[in-house]
Amino acid sequence: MSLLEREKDTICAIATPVGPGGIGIVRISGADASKILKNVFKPKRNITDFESHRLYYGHVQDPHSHEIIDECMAVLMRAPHSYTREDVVELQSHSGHAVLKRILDLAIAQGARLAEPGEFTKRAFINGRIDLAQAEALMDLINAQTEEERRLAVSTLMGKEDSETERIRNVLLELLAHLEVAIDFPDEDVEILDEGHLASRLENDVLTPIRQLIQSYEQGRILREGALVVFGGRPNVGKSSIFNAILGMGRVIVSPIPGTTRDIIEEAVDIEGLRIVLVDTAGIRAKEKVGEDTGVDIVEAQGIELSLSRLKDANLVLVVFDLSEDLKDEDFEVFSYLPEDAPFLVVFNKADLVDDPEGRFKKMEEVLASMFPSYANKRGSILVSAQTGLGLKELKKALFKAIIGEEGSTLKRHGFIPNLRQKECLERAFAFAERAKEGLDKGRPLEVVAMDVRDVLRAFEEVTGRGIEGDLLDKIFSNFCLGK
Ligand SMILES: Nc1nc2c(c(=O)[nH]1)N(C=O)[C@@H](CNc1ccc(C(=O)N[C@@H](CCC(=O)O)C(=O)O)cc1)CN2
Ligand SMILES: Nc1nc2c(ncn2[C@@H]2O[C@H](COP(=O)(O)OP(=O)(O)OP(=O)(O)O)[C@@H](O)[C@H]2O)c(=O)[nH]1
Ligand SMILES: [Mg+2]
Repeated sequence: MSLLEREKDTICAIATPVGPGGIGIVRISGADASKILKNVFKPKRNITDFESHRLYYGHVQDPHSHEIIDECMAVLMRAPHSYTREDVVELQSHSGHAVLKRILDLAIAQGARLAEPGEFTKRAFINGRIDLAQAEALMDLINAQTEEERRLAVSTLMGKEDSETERIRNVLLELLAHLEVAIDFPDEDVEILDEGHLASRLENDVLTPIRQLIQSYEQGRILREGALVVFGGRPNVGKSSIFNAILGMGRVIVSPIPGTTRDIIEEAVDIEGLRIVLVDTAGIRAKEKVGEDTGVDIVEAQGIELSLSRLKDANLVLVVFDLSEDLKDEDFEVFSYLPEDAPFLVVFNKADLVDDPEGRFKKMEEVLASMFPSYANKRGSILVSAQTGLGLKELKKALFKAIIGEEGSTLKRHGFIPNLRQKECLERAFAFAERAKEGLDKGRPLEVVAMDVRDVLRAFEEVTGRGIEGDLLDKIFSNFCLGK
C-alpha cells in the first residue's frame, strides 16, 4: 500500500494509558469514523443523527452478536473542527483493558486500522492544524514531569501566529522579494533596498535572532531533560546527609566514617518546578593518599574515579565544606578537577555544631575569596545543617537560581526554545545567512546572494516542518505514544 493510501485510512487507538482507571477512551479518526460510531454505539435517546461536538450517553454493542460491551459516552467531532481536522469519534468507556480492547476490535472489524504511534498528531500536522515544532512540543508536553517542562512545551504549542520563527521567516521572504526585484528589474525605477540595507537587515533581523535561538537551546535542554547537580567535597563533610535532606528521605547511607559513599547515586527531584538530577559521590581525597599503605582501599579509589568523571558532566557542582572544622587542603582537592569555568555553589554544612555559625561562615567566605579570585564574584555560598534542616530552603532556591540564572525562567524571555533537531536546522540556516551577508558585503552578484537566502529559508523551514521529507516525519512522529 502506498503512503498516500495509508493516510486516507480511518485509524483507531486506545487514547488513555493502560491499566485500570475510571474512564478509558478509544479514539477514531477518518472518513469512516461516523459510520463506525453509528454501527457500534447505541444512544439511549432516539436520534436521527449525531450532532457534532455533543456528548451522548448509551451503550457500545457488537453489531453482529448484539452483545453489550459497556455503558458508554460518545462524541463525534466533524471535520474540520477536530484534533486531526478529520471526522473524529471518541468512545468513553470504563477503563478496563478487556473493555477497551473489545471496543477497539469492533472499530477494526468496521474497517478502521490500528494507528501508529503519533499518527493522530501526524494528521493534525499534515492537515495544517499544527506545525512540526508544535507537534514536537506536544510530545514534550506529554512527557513533562515538572512545571517548568510543562510551561516550556505549552508556550511553543500555543504560540503559532506571532512566534519568533514566523517573524524570521517573514523577514527572509521579504529580503528574497527585494533581491528578486533587483535582479529582474535592474534598470527600472522600483524602490528597492540597497546592498547595505539588505546586509544590515540580515544581521539584525536574521542572524541575531537565530543566534539567540541557538543559544537558548542549552537552557531549554536543561528545562527538558533536567539539570545534573553533582556533589563534591572531601570525605565526611556531609554530602550524603545533604543529598538525603534535599530528597526528604534516607536514600543513602550516612556515617561518621570518612569514605562511606563508594558509588555514584542519582535521584531526580523537582525543585521549584525544575527537574534536577542529584548525584551523590564519594568524597574526593588527594590521589596520592589513595593507596594500600594509607588504608584508602581500591574500592574507594574507584569511587573517586567515578566521581571525577561525573563532575565533568555537571551543570552545577555543589561543593560541601564542614563549618565545624578548619579548611584543609583536601577541601580544595575537588577544584583541581573542575574545568576552569565550571559553575559551582559552595555549601557550609554542620552549622548546628558551631556557636556563632553566621560569624564563622563570614570568616570562611573571606578565606575562600582570598584564595580564589574567581570565588570573590560568585553569587555567594549557603549555610546549612543537614541535621536540623537549617538553610535547606535557601539551598534549593540557590540551586534553581544558579542553574536558570537570576532572571528566572527562560520562558519569560523566549516563547520558542529549539530542541536538538531544530537547533541543527538553525545552525545550518545561520551558516547560509552568514554567507549571504558576506556576499552582499563583498558585492557578489545578487543572483548568488539570492541563492544563499533561499538556502537559509529552506533550512529554516525545517524547524517548523514546512519543507520536510517523509521519512524524517515518520521518524519524528514514531517517538510519540500510541493513541496520540
Ligand atoms: N477528549 C479529548 N480531550 C483532549 C484531547 C482530545 O483529543 N480529546 N486533546 C488532544 O490532544 C487535547 C485537547 N486538544 C485539542 C486540540 C484541538 C481540538 C480541536 O477539535 N480543534 C479544532 C476546533 C475545535 C472547535 O472549533 O470546537 C480545530 O482546531 O479545528 C481538540 C482537542 C487534550 N484533551
Ligand atoms: N552535627 C551534624 N552532623 C552532620 C551534619 N551533616 C552530616 N553530619 C554527620 O557527618 C557524618 C558524615 O556525613 P555523610 O553525609 O556520610 O558525609 P559524606 O560527605 O557523604 O561522607 P563520604 O561519603 O564519606 O564522603 C555523619 O556522621 C553525619 O551524621 C550536620 O549538619 N550536623
Ligand atoms: Mg557520602
